[in-house]
Amino acid sequence: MGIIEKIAQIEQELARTQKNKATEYHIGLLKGKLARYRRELLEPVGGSGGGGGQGFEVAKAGDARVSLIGFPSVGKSSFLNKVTNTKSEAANYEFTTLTSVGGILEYNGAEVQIVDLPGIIKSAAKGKGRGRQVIAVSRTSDLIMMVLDATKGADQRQILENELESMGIRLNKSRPNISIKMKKTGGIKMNSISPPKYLDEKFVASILKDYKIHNADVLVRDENVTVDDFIDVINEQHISYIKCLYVYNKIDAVSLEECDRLAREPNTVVMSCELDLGIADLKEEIWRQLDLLRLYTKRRGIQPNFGDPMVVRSNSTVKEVCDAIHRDMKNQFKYALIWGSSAKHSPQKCGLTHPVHDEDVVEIVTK
Ligand SMILES: Nc1nc2c(ncn2[C@@H]2O[C@H](COP(=O)(O)OP(=O)(O)OP(=O)(O)O)[C@@H](O)[C@H]2O)c(=O)[nH]1
Ligand SMILES: [K+]
Ligand SMILES: [Mg+2]
Repeated sequence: MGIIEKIAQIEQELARTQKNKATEYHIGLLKGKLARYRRELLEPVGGSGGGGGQGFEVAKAGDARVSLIGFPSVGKSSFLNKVTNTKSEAANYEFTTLTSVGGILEYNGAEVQIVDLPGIIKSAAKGKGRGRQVIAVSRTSDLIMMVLDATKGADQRQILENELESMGIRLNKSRPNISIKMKKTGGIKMNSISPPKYLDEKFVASILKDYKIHNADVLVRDENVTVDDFIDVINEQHISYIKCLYVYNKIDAVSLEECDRLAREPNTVVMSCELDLGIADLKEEIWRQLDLLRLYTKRRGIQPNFGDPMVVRSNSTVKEVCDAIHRDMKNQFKYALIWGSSAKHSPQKCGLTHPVHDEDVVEIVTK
């Protein structure tokens, strides 16, 4: 039996097993197996592959990457054409786009790479269409923009989420607070700050056994972690936690009430590429979700150029600022002078570990 059949078999068994206290254990083991087979499916056979595939992936560019994921003909290419100078063919037939196309959206002095991708269809994760390559590109992005069609059914969002989910992408979720430390002897030990509600040591041990792990210390720091969370942590290298923004396009073709209803879904914005509606708000939301920081670097005695910020990721420190200026900057670094909301007084003299804030002014003093 091939892996796809094995996966189908487990999925069927999961579907017909009633969820209750008595079957909980069995379901957990099935889920563990399912994750293991899916991982095998995604692992490249014979060395090459695993990534976007030959000639498929576009090179990374700009300060952050947003990928456009959606069914065919929802308006992904139309959006790329609207917000960047790159042209990607848009037409009223499905699978117009056959490869990935990158463009740059300039916003608040930052360059955001927007990656247009072929449409994906149900069962993409199992190898239908270009699905697996598309999902592999989305894995490399800072934000997934899920493009949905306002005129289509309510299940489109769920189907796409399931496809991404089964390829190991977790949307708007952070890594579960569990650590697994492999050991040579001693069996499986589980420790926790307060006892987890959905896991116990016996359960954890039998799932690990299926992965041929017989000795490990498991530390659970969050009582709400689930069996699925635990399985994700075992398969850590294959799981990516990525932000997702849901965008309904073609609102020109639905009623005002429907448009209003869609806009109220969580983490959602609505737009019409055709009538140019909602595009400015969407750009602002993308900016907000990317959570980038603009810094103005200056030299001693000279005003910074406020028109040309340096862009770094959120949670950056002076160290990341140095790295962004020059590879060798850290070695010449004496201290930094900072004006702005991260500074206690202006300017504040700071070391490499000082966290910077959006719109800080930074002067690096070298040895
Ligand atoms: N009514 C309406 N039609 C739109 C809108 N945006 C795009 N379209 C139309 O939808 C069709 C598909 O647009 P594309 O941009 O090619 O869609 P896509 O998602 O890139 O499609 P694939 O590359 O085939 O997956 C085209 O005929 C567009 O003119 C919109 O806001 N409203
Ligand atoms: K199309
Ligand atoms: Mg397209």
